[in-house]
Amino acid sequence: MAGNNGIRIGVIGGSGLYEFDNLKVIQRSFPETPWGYPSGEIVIVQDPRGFKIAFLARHGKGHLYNPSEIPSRANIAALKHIGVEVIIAFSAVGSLREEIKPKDFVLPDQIIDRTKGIRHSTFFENGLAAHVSFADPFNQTLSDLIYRHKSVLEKEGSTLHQEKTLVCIEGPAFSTRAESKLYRSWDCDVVNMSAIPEAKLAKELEIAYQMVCMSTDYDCWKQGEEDVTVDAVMNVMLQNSAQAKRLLETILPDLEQALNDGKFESIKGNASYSFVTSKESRKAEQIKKLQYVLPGYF
Ligand SMILES: CSC[C@H]1O[C@H](OP(=O)(O)O)[C@H](O)[C@@H]1O
Ligand SMILES: Nc1ncnc2[nH]cnc12
Repeated sequence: MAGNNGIRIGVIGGSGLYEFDNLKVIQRSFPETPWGYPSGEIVIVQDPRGFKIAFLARHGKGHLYNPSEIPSRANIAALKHIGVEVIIAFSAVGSLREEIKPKDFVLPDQIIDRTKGIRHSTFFENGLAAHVSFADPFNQTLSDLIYRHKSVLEKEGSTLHQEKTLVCIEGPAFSTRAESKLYRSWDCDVVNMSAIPEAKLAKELEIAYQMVCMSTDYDCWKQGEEDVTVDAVMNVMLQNSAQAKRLLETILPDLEQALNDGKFESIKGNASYSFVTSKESRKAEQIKKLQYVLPGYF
């Protein structure tokens, strides 16, 4: 499977969202990329109108990987290689705001990176230096498109919040109470462990990327609430995953139309302006790897 298969939409499922069983499975693959194997199989599903979506479970089947161990470069590279232009990435998050209640959904527009530099977070290294803009880590067109369908969630009693700030911690332990309060003082609204490096890598490969966060707990800042536990997260996710699937099904026709109307074309070519290494200094081995994800650039 490589490019031009008509698979333009990728969906990444997070904790508690390991498959999209409401759509018909038409193909499965486990491709080796120049950055190794993805977290699990890439499952191609088809919606009732015949539109194909590539689904990947971030933590693998059976939740194999801790956030720091996720092979994010292979995940994003594999999706890009088969032609994906847009990624909707689901994530279970802790809420740092009273008004973001468990079971609410959030479309963040900013990230504060509190990971510890131990995750591979770039495709550009080893003889090819490049710096993409990360001022806006998420895609506004995609966020607005999803937000237009907020009534699907409201019908079930959940609110969809937009323009919020996500703090991504290293984990795997949850935050201390002092950290949780610090993030609130920094105006962060939600916390997870998986936005970085996924969002950065998608940006490097010119993929329109939006995280759809599902609030599962109040972390540990809120008096009178239980401190977050895996049990609490998974319990809420069990109830929320049907909502996530419904939201995805609802936005698909609009998303297909937006792709056909060229609404995501403006980000194409962005990476080419970010290279700093002169053409003659670029290492052949690195160029070969990058041709897998950015064909036609070198
Ligand atoms: C299972 S609790 C912590 C775990 O949940 C979130 O995962 P994901 O973003 O993949 O839904 C969070 O980022 C942590 O990895
Ligand atoms: N409180 C929390 N902190 C980090 N990641 C989370 N995922 C779900 N809840 C979380």
